[in-house]
Amino acid sequence: MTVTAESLSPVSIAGRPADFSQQLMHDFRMYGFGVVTDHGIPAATINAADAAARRLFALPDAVKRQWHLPGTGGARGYTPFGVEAAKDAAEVDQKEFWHVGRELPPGHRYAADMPLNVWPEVPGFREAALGMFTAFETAGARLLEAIAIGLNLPDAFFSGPTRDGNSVLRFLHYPPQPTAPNGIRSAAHEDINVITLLLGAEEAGLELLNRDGSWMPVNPPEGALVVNIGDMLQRLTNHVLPSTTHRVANPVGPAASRARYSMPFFLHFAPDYQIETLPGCVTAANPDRYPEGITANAYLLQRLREIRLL
Ligand SMILES: O=C(O)CCC(=O)C(=O)O
Ligand SMILES: [Fe+2]
Repeated sequence: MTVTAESLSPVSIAGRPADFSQQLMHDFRMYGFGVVTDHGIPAATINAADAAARRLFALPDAVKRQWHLPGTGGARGYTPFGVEAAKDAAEVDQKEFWHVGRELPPGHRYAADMPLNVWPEVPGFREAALGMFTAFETAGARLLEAIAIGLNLPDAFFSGPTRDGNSVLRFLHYPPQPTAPNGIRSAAHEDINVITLLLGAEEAGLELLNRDGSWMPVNPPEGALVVNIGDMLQRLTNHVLPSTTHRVANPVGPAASRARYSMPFFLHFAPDYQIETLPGCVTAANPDRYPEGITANAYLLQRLREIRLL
């Protein structure tokens, strides 16, 4: 298997979205991924969330399993080792995780599609997780503005479709696997959502599948955000922005004896948003691949079945 030496150059998003849009869009079009610095998420927010996640995963298995809700698609609370498998994968992934969703006011019209959060008995967890959720949303809105500009759409194009969206914050823990260097922590997959914002990926292992079939390490600098395009945005853009296959490989060397803790934020559309190909993404060379629209919620349920979460 080939691994290329290329890697993504970090893009600063300190300025106005119109200023960083072009550079970011280049990487999104080419790789489906971008590495972002100056993302504005406070270090204190990240550290509090990271510490809360570590306290949670350090609890005994039997304690964590009381917050596992089988049959709910793992949408909230705890998912133990051995449940999630990538689409069509034979093996389950070597990971446990916890999902936090949006807190909706009682009686909200999306309540049926967005279950209530479950909270573990870990002091400060709820505050830390919700602080992280909000910070990811703010950064995500800036990124989506840059994407809208890059697609020649109005700057605020995504703000309506993602308002009260079904986004999920995932805390992930992969235990050390010192005897399985080059093994797989998370099998090759694509993300289902609009865009994913990932923190905590500095530890080696995250790789994306290049167009030439080689695996390319993502290697973000300390504190940088990894951003990737999900299936919903790929579908909306008629594959102009690709949802790139990625995986987490078990690192070799000393890192194989370390655990990995990462935090992806899966930014979603509102459940009733109708995903219909953007006319500006259809050309003679790239005809409309999805003449039928689908709601974000119907699409999500279809994909969750494929990854065995439903
Ligand atoms: O752990 C990581 O760095 C990436 C995880 C990932 O790709 C996912 O959960 O979808
Ligand atoms: Fe992923």
